[in-house]
Amino acid sequence: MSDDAAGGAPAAPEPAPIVRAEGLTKTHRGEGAPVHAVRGVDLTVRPGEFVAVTGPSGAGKSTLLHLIGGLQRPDGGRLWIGGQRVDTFREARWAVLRRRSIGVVFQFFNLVSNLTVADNVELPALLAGASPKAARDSRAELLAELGLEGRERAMPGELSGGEQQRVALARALVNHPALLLADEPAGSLDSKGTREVLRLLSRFHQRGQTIVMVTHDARMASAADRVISFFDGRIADDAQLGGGRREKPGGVSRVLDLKE
Ligand SMILES: Nc1ncnc2c1ncn2[C@@H]1O[C@H](COP(=O)(O)OP(=O)(O)OP(=O)(O)O)[C@@H](O)[C@H]1O
Repeated sequence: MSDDAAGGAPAAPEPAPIVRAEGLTKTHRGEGAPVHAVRGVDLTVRPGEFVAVTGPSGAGKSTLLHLIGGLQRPDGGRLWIGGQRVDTFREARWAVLRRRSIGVVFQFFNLVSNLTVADNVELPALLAGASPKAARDSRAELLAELGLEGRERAMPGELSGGEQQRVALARALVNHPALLLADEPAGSLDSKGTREVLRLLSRFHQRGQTIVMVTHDARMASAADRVISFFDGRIADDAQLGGGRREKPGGVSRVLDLKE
């Protein structure tokens, strides 16, 4: 009997997962023997989750993250972002999707070295169609939030590693992406920088940001609410770290609103 027939309120529909992968496969084919980096991965990430992907070097963690962000193409399997099938997308459609809905931070920040901090953060907003004023306002808000007020006119090379990673975070978050992907975001930082990145990721997560983070660092992983152990291209373990799933309306509606 349904809830309705029983007289109770109908169950709320499950929000679409932010990420859903089925049988995702990627083999790198270079000079030598092919490397089966991702071997048939099934994965669902729900709105508001903070998922850490850990595992030994070469396990395929970064490749998996790159597939989810459309930075590499799978050879097989299917992938949905916010309910939309994306593994068939060509680069131009991926670029639009990433701009609007997926923020990415890398170990080595990847800031544009000849643009100021302010321009690095505003650029993705402008590319996504924000007005110059809206881009400036979002940039100012984020830089203040990330403790970078007063550094707007600095060039990336004048900043510490920790500061550069905070600018990279601001750039990744400026379009309020439904999904934040982070590949070893503290991998090149000292312990102070690591703590800072961890604190900021946790804060954004508390506000509903969905995050998938690749990390070697057990302390980083322990900030997540779900830890996936990746081994030899497959998910070896998938553990919830208590606290359950968190859902915040912003993340859900944003991802369901994906339009091109
Ligand atoms: N572009 C590429 N061409 C060829 N082989 C690749 C390429 N990218 C990754 N690989 C290989 O695929 C395997 C998985 O690499 P990947 O970087 O995804 O692993 P990882 O778990 O993230 O490792 P690490 O923690 O060391 O970064 C490794 O054997 C790696 O050498």
